[in-house]
Amino acid sequence: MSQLPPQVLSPLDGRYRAAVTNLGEYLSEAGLNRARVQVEVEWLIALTDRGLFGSAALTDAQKAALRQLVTDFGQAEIDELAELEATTRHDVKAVEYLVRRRLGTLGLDHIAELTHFAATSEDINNLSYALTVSAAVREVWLPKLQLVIDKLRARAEEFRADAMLARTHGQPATPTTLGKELAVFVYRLERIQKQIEGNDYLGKFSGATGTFAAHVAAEPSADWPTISREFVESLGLDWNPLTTQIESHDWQAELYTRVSHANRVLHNLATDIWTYISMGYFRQIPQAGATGSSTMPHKINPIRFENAEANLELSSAILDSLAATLVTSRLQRDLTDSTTQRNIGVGFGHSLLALDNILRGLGEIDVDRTLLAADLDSNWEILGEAIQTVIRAEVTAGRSSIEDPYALLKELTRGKRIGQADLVAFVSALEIGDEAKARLLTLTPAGYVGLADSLVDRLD
Ligand SMILES: O=C(O)C[C@H](Nc1ncnc2c1ncn2[C@@H]1O[C@H](COP(=O)(O)O)[C@@H](O)[C@H]1O)C(=O)O
Repeated sequence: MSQLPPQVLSPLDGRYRAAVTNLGEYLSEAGLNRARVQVEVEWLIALTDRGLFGSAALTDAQKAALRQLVTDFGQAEIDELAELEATTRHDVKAVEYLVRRRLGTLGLDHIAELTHFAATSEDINNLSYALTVSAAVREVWLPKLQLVIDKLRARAEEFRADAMLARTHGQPATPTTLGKELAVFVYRLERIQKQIEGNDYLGKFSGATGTFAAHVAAEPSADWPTISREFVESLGLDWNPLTTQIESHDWQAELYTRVSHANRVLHNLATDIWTYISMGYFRQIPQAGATGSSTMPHKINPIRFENAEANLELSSAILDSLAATLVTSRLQRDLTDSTTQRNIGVGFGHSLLALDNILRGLGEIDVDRTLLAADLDSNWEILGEAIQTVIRAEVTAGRSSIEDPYALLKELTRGKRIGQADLVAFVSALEIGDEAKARLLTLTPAGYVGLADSLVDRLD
């Protein structure tokens, strides 16, 4: 058998790389290790700034040089960490050794023993994940969601007055407008977007079992909880004061549940648009040079929405699993979260890819107004609801004595095809007030959309 050259296993790192590359900046292993270096360096600065253990505060130049380790983190550090970890078999210890080596280069050997001081690996890891996940959400995933919402809102405005037969249960029903149906998704997505924007990013920094035991042993007089809080908050995170060895990951469960919820709303959008395309309400705009079917030359397939549908399912499967499993850790810690959290980027990556496809797909469709109008015009029986409701109002107002208007319209329309002429004749013969009758006689399926158009303004 021939040997293939080494290939990545995940399509996110293969054919979809371009769509998700910005996430890799934060949610890759390199992104995690860069954040670990950042936390180790900032802890060194926090300890020396406080003059703990007789240390002198670092000069601005020394601090800048230390922080440069984070901004310069690149292939050399990635390779060196791999080499160090091959010996330590401990990823966080490898980061500590890397920082210690750099302290030597910078002439800061005298504070080497303050590297990773009183810290357990999770102190470094939990802050690193909070930093990288919050950056990925704020810098990459939310901006892409915003682009989708903006595009969807623009299309909702564009189609706000385009009457469309609704299909509750897949059956002809009271019409709506295409724009109002898209606006519903904008409204739903914006609610979840706000929840995600407001998500907490908690961090703990309290040692091997969350008790500050090593800290107190080394310096009983220091106010370690306050130092810990100030340190966590200096990184832009929320302090978690009470944990086991690990940050409890509840903020992660909340975040992944919300993103998974957004995925499901987007999935609903993708399958609805797919259905509108299949009914001909949306035409797909041919893309120059693109092929639909390899054998049926006439076809344009809705591949953007199909790709999105599948990737949203994959994303939710991963994020749901993360949310479900990360919240438990036996006793004071088990290490299951370590390998699990390495898949956060995979969960977000499939969602980001789906957002990218939905965004493109929304730009490649146009409404077919002729078909929308023809569909409405061949379903006059849907006006049965309007007629029976008007009669009931007339009866209540004392202008009609028709008995059981609902039954009357049911008899006329249920399971039947009724045309305009039938309805006009029926309404003309009704014993109701003149104004109500005139109103009903001008009603058409396309005009029976209530306030659908103006409801789009509710988005503002
Ligand atoms: O500060 C500590 O390390 C305390 C220690 N708990 C640990 N906390 C965090 N990381 C640890 C821990 N133990 C191992 N490792 C290292 O985690 C890595 C796990 O690798 P993988 O399963 O691939 O994600 C892999 O690199 C492991 O070496 C404890 O004994 O409580």
